[in-house]
Amino acid sequence: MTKPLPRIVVTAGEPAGIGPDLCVMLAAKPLDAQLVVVADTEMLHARAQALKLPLQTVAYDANTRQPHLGNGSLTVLHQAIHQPVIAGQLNANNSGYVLETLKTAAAGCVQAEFDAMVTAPVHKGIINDAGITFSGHTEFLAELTHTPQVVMMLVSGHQADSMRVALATTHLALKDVPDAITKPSLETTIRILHHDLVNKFGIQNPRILVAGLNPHAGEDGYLGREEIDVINPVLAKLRKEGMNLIGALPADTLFAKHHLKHADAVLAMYHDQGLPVLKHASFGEGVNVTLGLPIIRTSVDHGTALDLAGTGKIEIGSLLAAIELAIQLTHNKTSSTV
Ligand SMILES: NC(=O)c1ccc[n+]([C@@H]2O[C@H](COP(=O)([O-])OP(=O)(O)OC[C@H]3O[C@@H](n4cnc5c(N)ncnc54)[C@H](O)[C@@H]3O)[C@@H](O)[C@H]2O)c1
Ligand SMILES: N[C@H](C(=O)O)[C@H](O)COP(=O)(O)O
Repeated sequence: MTKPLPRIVVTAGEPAGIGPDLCVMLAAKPLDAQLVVVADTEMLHARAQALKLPLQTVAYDANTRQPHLGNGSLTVLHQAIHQPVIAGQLNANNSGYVLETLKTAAAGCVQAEFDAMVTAPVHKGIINDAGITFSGHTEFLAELTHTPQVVMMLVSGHQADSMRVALATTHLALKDVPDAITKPSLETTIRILHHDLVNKFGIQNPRILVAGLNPHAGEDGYLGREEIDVINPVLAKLRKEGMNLIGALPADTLFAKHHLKHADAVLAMYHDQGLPVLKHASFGEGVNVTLGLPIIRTSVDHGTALDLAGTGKIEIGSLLAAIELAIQLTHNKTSSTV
């Protein structure tokens, strides 16, 4: 049976960053999906001109569903930008536009007009400079979709030997991390991770390695008590339900090959405990996926790279991997096997 053609919406992200460049480059990449880019159309043309890349844009029409051929044409859902854009120069007056593109894409996913959303990078600082509290797409999309808790997971590029690293806390100052890891929050995180690995990624009985918070997982309480007081009791409770959870393991050796070989995912306790390892292994090819949302959302593993915007010296691998994972998750959702 032929698979239905997914319709994937791509947000172009911070206009002064490399998001528009990536979207222009996408025009030359064939994909097994219809792509709809949410951005200001003229801004995309200006970036294409700066990059000396060919670009034709076609206005999005919800009544047509055609594959993205990679012939230089891009389907665009126009979102008007507020101020002129200079590549590499942030402008807080365009932050409202950035968030509007996310709202448009998310609303379209909730209404099933789009099958999934893929996000190019935004700049958290400039959105806050505009007076809007914003810590990341992950938290923003949770709020938009009224989802009380979600989980950030990054996946290294290639499926066969894929490393998946999920986080118990996301964009949080390090000093606030210990208090944010409570028994209820950790239990919910593991339930979401386990549920989505089974139901969205098709992994039966996933084996999850859980990191401790402290050096050497607390060294029996001599280097911190979070493992004894919070993490291990939650793992013990969920193991009784049949979950295959290993830990709390010392984070320094958890990522050694012999451990990872038999793991479907790692749960790290905080952003920079888990992500440097994954980005060291696969930066530029990894994918960020938000688990627990009522919609499918993937993203690139890199930021706005303001230093490279408009230069043509960027890699598109992570965006392509994010779109491919979104397509796969869309098929998994409609397939009876996952
Ligand atoms: N998905 C997202 O929206 C996302 C992800 C990560 C960081 N960010 C945000 O991006 C901003 C800048 O973050 P940063 O400087 O820490 O990280 P960054 O990923 O933008 O840059 C890190 C380094 O990698 C290079 N780089 C990044 N993407 C590249 C690409 N596609 N091709 C070639 N080189 C590339 C940059 O030039 C820089 O040297 C911050 O505001 C951060 O919060 C957003
Ligand atoms: N934590 C992400 C990373 O390091 O790649 C990045 O900040 C993006 O997060 P959101 O998807 O929540 O914007």
